[in-house]
Amino acid sequence: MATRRRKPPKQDAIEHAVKALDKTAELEVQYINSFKGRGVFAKTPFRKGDFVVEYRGELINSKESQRRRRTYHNRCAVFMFDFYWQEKTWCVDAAREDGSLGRLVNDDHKHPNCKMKRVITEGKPHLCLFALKDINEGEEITYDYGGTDWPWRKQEDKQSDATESFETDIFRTTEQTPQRSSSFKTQEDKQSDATESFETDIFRTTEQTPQRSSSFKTQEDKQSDATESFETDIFRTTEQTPQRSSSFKTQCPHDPEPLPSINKVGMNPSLVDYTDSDESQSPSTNHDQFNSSCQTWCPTSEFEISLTHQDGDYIPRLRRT
Ligand SMILES: C[S@@+](CC[C@H](N)C(=O)[O-])C[C@H]1O[C@@H](n2cnc3c(N)ncnc32)[C@H](O)[C@@H]1O
Repeated sequence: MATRRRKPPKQDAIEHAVKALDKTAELEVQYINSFKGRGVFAKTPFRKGDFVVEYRGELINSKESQRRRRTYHNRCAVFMFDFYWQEKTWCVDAAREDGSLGRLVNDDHKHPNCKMKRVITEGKPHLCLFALKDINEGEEITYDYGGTDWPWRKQEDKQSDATESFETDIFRTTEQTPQRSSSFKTQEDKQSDATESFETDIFRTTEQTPQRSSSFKTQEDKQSDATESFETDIFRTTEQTPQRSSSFKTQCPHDPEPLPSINKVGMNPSLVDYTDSDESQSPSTNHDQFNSSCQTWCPTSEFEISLTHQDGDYIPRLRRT
């Protein structure tokens, strides 16, 4: 029986991103518990390297991101994902309950099964999750948010400490050496498809977890495809932005159906500062497609992006329509 050829993950990501589509036949939202809230689960298996889901939301610039952070309640601010692209800070604000799945993917910094990458198409960056390993049906989709001090991690660490000391006691009484599960070991599998080489990035970025300094530089990937660069790992960090008193943080872009639990985590993910060496060398994109009145990206409304070729790089240019 002939096997169906798998669509290249990057192409798959782009196709879903441009149509703002989720893989609803392959993913579903489930309520986990009052601590974690909801999560996204695989309804069908994914293969290592597959595009899984986009972290979709409103692409805004840093000025607007900062403004929103000052006004959002923490439970909304946690959905803001800041990242660097072309020497600027951008943010995907996914606070709005729009039914998209990427915004509901939970953090796992110990053994995530996905990782975040930037995918650029039509001159616009998209944050997409790709499978780090084969994912079984029923498994929760997770990725490493980056950083070190997300509040729930402390809680998890306390729990695992308790479990480990309990396990140690058991081992002592049975005279066995405590073994860590192999799932604690980092993955070193080779990626078969050279165009989707993830592995070096995994180690580089997980070893160099973005720290609090905003000058932290991690990413130096080649931009192989001029129109659709397939970018490297993107992490959120837990750098805290100055907190206003909670009385200021009343605004949300929605007040959706109530969350199963209100997350009182009180943190703001902040930006990951990284420099993509190729990007920094190439002429910077004209970001005029930004609507300066609302500081949001609106390439399809008033502007159309065309590509010109210059010095071996395609540079998005904007043309009013
Ligand atoms: C981007 S949202 C993910 C979706 C969220 N679980 C929900 O139901 O809306 C991030 C929030 O999910 C929760 N979360 C994410 N990863 C978690 C984890 N590993 N353990 C506990 N809570 C987690 C935290 O409350 C965090 O503020």
